[in-house]
Amino acid sequence: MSELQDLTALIRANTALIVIETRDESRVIELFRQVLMNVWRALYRWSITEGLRRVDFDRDDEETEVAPDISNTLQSIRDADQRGIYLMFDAHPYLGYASTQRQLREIVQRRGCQPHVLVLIGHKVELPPDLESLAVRHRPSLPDANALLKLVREEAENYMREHGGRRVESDADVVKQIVRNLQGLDPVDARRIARHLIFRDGAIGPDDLPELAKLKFELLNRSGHLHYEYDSARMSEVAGARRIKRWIEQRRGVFVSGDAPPGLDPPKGILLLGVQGCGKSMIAKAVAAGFGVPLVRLDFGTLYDKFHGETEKNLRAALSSAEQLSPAVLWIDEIEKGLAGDGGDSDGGVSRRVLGYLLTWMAERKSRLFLVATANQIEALPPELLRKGRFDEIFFVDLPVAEVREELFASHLRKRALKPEGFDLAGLAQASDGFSGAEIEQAIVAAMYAAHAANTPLADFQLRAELKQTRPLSVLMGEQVTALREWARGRTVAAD
Ligand SMILES: Nc1ncnc2c1ncn2[C@@H]1O[C@H](COP(=O)(O)OP(=O)(O)OP(=O)(O)O)[C@@H](O)[C@H]1O
Repeated sequence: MSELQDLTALIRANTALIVIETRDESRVIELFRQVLMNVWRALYRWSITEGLRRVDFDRDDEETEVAPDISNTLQSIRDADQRGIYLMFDAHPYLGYASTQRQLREIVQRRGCQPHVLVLIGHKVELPPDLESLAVRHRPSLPDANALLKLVREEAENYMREHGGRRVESDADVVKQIVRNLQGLDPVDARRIARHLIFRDGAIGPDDLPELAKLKFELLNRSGHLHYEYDSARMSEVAGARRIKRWIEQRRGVFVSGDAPPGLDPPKGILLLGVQGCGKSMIAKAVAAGFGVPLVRLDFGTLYDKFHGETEKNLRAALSSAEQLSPAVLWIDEIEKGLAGDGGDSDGGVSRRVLGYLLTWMAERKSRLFLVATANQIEALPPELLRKGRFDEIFFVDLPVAEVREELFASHLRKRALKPEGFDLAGLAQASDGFSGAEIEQAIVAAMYAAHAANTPLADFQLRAELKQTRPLSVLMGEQVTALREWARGRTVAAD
């Protein structure tokens, strides 16, 4: 059913209270004017600044005699004989008083005669519970690709008009991607973003895509539980992890295009399990960069709320914001922290309900959101999460082998403008057995400081001295690391 048919059906069914969450006020008025072609009613709009005005299509904003305050307005609506549709813009903040609620309820439940229709419109309309139960929420339809393209073109024309006829340089592929990324936004927000992208430099080019991702994130992360990861990494910078790299590369085309070949499902997500400091976070960043989409991180820890039901509500809000950002990569860091492994009721069942919601969401979601979950501790991970089919694959990111440690030395030296050829990489790799990538990086940094303090160029012996002084985590927490590796064998796929 079209939106117009939907609204017409609601009015014909004598629905007396409708809620519409939108910022596009002029579109709502236009829609209701069209509804009047099917069902005749007087149409009014009200706002605290302008009061009540009649706005039927044959009249142009005719002022009424009623004082603009909500109580007078509701009184006059209640007493009006002629059936009307009343579009009430931003009225909900005034509905906190018991007397106003009563007035509104009397209009909605008007006995003995045909009811008026009250339509509460605002960006976010929250109603007291008894009014909510009387209301029908209508979701305005969002602009489709054609409407969005039209809107981008209009803003390009506006730019031209306001800049003495200067044309907007545009890259057709980028325009397509912009249109795809604006989907899911209401027309007011979509236009505001398109206008910003065009007006900031008079062009539509590849540098608009990260800006668009950032603006969309700021707009949609209303729950505040998601973090936009500005930091990026390239797969080529990750030492080792060859299987993950191949796995991602093979699925990149399908994810980017959104079209899975017959018989295949689009890639949905991976779990990276492994020893701390071996590059799991880096891989999450590199997956997003490789797919060419933004990376948003969800910290499970911040979702927890002591009030009943609030944690699940927070998770639902965060996942729904993340879906609206799609195509994107959603990184759930330290997923084990939000999910108790025993599945018991020690926390009032919160983690069990969170797990249940997360599993259902993972199974049912249709959006182009690729999930990368990372975890360090398996004891805390509930077995249901690890069952086949939950993630496309579970990778184990182990401590780097000698060959990968050489790669790590080379790439981190290069990153600091040092030439790897000047170092005994094989010897350093041997001396760093049991070190994680993060620990190798730290050893390089510490050795560089030692060299700087001694006023000498960095040399092998300084690196070796740092390695010797460091007790890596694999030694400090030897038992846990061994247990993790044993557990991973046979249950996960080695990342390298
Ligand atoms: N495989 C790797 N290749 C290149 N650099 C690495 C690698 N592993 C670790 N590093 C370096 O160590 C830093 C920390 O690693 P990262 O945060 O990705 O590890 P992690 O496995 O996510 O650790 P944690 O579980 O503690 O969050 C990285 O930013 C990177 O500089």
